[in-house]
Amino acid sequence: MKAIFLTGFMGAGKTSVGRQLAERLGVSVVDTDEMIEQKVGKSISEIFASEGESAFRKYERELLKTLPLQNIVVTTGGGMVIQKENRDWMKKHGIVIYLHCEPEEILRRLAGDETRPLLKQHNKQELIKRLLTERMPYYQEAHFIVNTTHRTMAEVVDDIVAALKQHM
Ligand SMILES: Nc1ncnc2c1ncn2[C@@H]1O[C@H](COP(=O)(O)OP(=O)(O)O)[C@@H](O)[C@H]1O
Ligand SMILES: O=C(O)C1=C[C@@H](OP(=O)(O)O)[C@@H](O)[C@H](O)C1
Ligand SMILES: [Mg+2]
Repeated sequence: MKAIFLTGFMGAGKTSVGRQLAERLGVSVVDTDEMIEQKVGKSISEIFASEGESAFRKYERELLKTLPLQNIVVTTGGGMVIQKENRDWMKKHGIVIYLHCEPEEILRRLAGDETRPLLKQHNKQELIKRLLTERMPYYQEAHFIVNTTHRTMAEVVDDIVAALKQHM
């Protein structure tokens, strides 16, 4: 099976759903943020604070090319799609699934979250809407889209498995 790349905004559930999906499919799973944290030896927030966002984007771009391309679920960071090079790589080498979530629900899911440096600002709701709108064309380049709004993680996994069956 080709690599499955889960994309989508912060809070869409990529990391958590990806783990369950991989278990269901009997393949391995990697999270690009976790791999970058391990490689650099700092948390995502620390990387943003000490090296800046562009350094983080470089780590993402470089890491993506080193990942296995068979029998794996790759859960990406929400900004992996910003770089065209990354979108093209994922589309060429794998199956790209965009996990969509409405901004209101993203806000609820991430209300107490302190781990996402891009959302450490006052008007979180406005920021989520603006960033999501800005990135939407990139997310929509996916092979298919699964809506996670008002869906449990188990339902999202079911929907992905169903979509994969149709795709193959
Ligand atoms: N379908 C869902 N329904 C409710 N909560 C969810 C769902 N998917 C994820 N979450 C919760 O939202 C938060 C963000 O999930 P996470 O997997 O880290 O998202 P991402 O990797 O896309 O940023 C976590 O607290 C997770 O438990
Ligand atoms: O959307 C983004 O630009 C980011 C999303 C985060 O990953 P999650 O989508 O898993 O939260 C993480 O990569 C970093 O904080 C930047
Ligand atoms: Mg994640």
